[in-house]
Amino acid sequence: MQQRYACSPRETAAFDTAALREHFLLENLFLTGQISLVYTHYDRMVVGGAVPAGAELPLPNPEALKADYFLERRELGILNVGTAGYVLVDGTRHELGNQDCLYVGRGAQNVRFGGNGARYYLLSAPAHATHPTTRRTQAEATPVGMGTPEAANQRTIYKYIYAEGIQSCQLVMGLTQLQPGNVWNTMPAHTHDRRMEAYLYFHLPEGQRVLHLMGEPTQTRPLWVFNEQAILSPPWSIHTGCGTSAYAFIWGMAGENRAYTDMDAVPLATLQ
Ligand SMILES: O=C(O)C(=O)C[C@H](O)C(=O)CO
Ligand SMILES: [Zn+2]
Repeated sequence: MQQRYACSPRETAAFDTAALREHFLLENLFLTGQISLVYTHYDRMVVGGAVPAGAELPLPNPEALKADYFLERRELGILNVGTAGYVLVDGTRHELGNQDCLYVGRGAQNVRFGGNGARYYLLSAPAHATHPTTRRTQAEATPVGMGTPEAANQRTIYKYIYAEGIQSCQLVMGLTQLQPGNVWNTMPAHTHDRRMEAYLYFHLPEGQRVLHLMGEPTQTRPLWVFNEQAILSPPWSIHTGCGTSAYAFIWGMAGENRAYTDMDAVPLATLQ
């Protein structure tokens, strides 16, 4: 399991392109037949990908966790960005279609990923209590429309794990799909110093890219992102992006609270 240490706003403002990418871009989460995990020091969120490709993949127990098993002190959110598959949690099989979500509560000892064509995005945060393992399909994640075509940011937000949805200790997770012809996400931008955030960009057509913007509102920095790459967004950073076409992304957070609307808006005129 790779490690990513936390960076301060001041040091981040001095990073060149290579350093920005080294600290904040996760490039290779989806490797065929493997589970890839990155341990971040932002709220100790683990970000990962699992691509079973026909053979069942067990969730490993990396040495860095110093645990008897991965979910001994953790909770896990799983979102399938591939074709239909299943996840076995202590022997119980949960079917997960494209863009369905499964929350696995603390204490589950044996988690296995299955399905040929399934591609699972994983977020795991430390947990102090056990909440029930719960599935929420995309159809159950009430869609909320945001943005306008005039601002090129018309999009649909699906919330899965949050204060009014699947219960968790601190994990929050959902998905945003841009409408065709729209390119901006999370604009106007915001911060939430109470929670870190991670973005996984996906459904980006072949040859297209997203220009993700991060940093303090007055010190913004760009990162060019490919399909199925993820970005770590520190609590003090904005997180927004503009694509060369429409795309989707999974957002996930951990930290002080699970209130989706608890954001600090950044007035457009103040961005630099
Ligand atoms: O399109 C958006 O706007 C988002 O999806 C915003 C994220 O959900 C977010 O940043 C939550 O804090
Ligand atoms: Zn946010």
